[in-house]
Amino acid sequence: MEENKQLGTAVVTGASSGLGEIFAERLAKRGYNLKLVARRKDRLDKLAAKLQSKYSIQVTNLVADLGSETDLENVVNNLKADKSITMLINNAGTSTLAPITATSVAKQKEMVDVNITALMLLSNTVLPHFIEKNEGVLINIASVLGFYSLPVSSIYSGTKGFVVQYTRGLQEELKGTNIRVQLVNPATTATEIWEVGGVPLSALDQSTIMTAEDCVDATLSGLDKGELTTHPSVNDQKIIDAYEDARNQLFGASQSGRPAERYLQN
Ligand SMILES: NC(=O)C1=CN([C@@H]2O[C@H](COP(=O)(O)OP(=O)(O)OC[C@H]3O[C@@H](n4cnc5c(N)ncnc54)[C@H](OP(=O)(O)O)[C@@H]3O)[C@@H](O)[C@H]2O)C=CC1
Ligand SMILES: N[C@@H](C=O)C(=O)O
Repeated sequence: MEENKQLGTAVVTGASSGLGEIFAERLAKRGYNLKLVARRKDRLDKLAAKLQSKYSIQVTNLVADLGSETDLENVVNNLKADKSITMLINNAGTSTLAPITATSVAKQKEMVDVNITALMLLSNTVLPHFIEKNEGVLINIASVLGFYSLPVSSIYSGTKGFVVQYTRGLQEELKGTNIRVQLVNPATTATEIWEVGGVPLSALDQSTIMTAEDCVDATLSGLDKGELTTHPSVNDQKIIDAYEDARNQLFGASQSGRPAERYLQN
């Protein structure tokens, strides 16, 4: 228990299945107390009971629909009052993979509410406390679809693009502090989100699918190495570096203050 007190409490959203469930297990193993958030109470209760007995940690469940303004406000207020929080993993997410004309307004809003609004408000809730203590860890789960769009992912990719840029902005804001902000861009991983999104995993090229365990372990390895951005399934570091360089170069080149020459002809 002494160790738990030191590590504090890790909040994991979307802990009732997939990556979130594995994050909860791995952090319990490391000795964190946990606060788990999701809608499915039965799953959270089962997981909490298992982790408490296996790792002698404390687990609190917050059953909440992060797409509901009232539930989100309750979670925000709960986290605001909890000074033991040392880590937040914004993992909860939802996806509908379909053209916009085949996506109901309710599903479009749900993606924005859960993937963007909840992630932003929960981050903004814990960060002042982290800043005050000059320590803490924030992990935001984006996606490869945060920097790439498919004909069926306009809205999902848009929400994950927000996560990418918002998280990069926080990294800039918190540069030079002891607060760690990690951006994670998983690719296809075997979880329930694919059924939820309307594309069964069986429809995909099986060689592209990672296990949830591998994805979480790679993410935590990236965290331990001090990475700002983790691409769990990208083997070639040179590709990641070239992408970052190109991004920085393009931004630099945009600051010329005049039209590019190709627009000045004739
Ligand atoms: N699997 C993949 O291929 C990839 C996944 N990701 C991202 O990883 C993250 C985890 O998803 P993954 O594990 O794959 O999928 P799962 O569907 O297994 O898990 C999603 C989790 O989010 C929770 N959640 C969804 N909607 C809400 C809501 N309205 N309120 C509260 N909790 C909610 C679910 O809990 P409950 O239903 O009980 O509320 C569940 O625990 C997501 O952000 C996803 O976008 C990124 C790239 C690839
Ligand atoms: N979660 C997946 C799509 O639904 C992804 O981000 O690739």
